[in-house]
Amino acid sequence: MVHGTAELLAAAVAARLVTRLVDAQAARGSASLVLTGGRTGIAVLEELREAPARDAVDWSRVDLYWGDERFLAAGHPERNETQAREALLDHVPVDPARVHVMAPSDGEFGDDPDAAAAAYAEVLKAGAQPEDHAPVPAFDVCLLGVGEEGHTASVFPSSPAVYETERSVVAVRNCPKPPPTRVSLTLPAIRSATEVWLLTTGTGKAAAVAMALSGAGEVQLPAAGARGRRRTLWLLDRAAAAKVPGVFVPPLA
Ligand SMILES: O=C1O[C@H](COP(=O)(O)O)[C@@H](O)[C@H](O)[C@H]1O
Repeated sequence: MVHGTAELLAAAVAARLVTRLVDAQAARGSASLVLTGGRTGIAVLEELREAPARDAVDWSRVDLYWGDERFLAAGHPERNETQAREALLDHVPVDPARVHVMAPSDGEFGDDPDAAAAAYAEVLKAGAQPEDHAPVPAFDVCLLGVGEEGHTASVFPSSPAVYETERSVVAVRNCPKPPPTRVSLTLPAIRSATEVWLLTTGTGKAAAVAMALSGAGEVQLPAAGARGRRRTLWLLDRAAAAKVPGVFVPPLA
């Protein structure tokens, strides 16, 4: 789906998210959502905060997870958690027990991202239902950003994380994008989601989007390996869609 500008995209994704969460709650009583960091992901949360329709969601019955986290001290402004709280979570009545954060670098696991990753894998396992048939919940929606070089969550091209097939969460070191140490869901964990929504804006991402939609492999372009069990949605602004072959691009929304 292509929207004219990054602002329109953020507003449209916020509206789409309200509908999806309300539908999930109507069907099952609760909903699960994976949050992403990055400019577009946080802009969507800011739009949600301002949208009157946000109150259609019972936020106390939403399980919130993160696709990745910058491994920094609690409250650090660069943590995806800090940004998500400021953008939305501090403004809606979430149940703190259902806000499943990845541990900070000054938390109970100390400065050990492997321990933080292993602990988060246990959190995911505890949230999975028998019908999910996986040690990871079948998240209703997994929001993801995409980097200019094709990373998604904190799975970077040709990095050890992109080859991971067993673990659901890994520590990531020496990231090309700062900060260098992170904790991330792996591609198999992302593929447990019912729906994966890739949020991408700006000309800098156009080549990565075009490659992902033209059959690039996930080692070279991890975002190409981010797929939902039922649906994979690329939600783009016009600039990010600029190099996508015309056959994939419907008229502007
Ligand atoms: O560092 C990160 O970057 C990506 C993409 O961010 P963007 O600002 O280029 O949209 C994001 O998906 C990831 O969650 C975050 O940790």
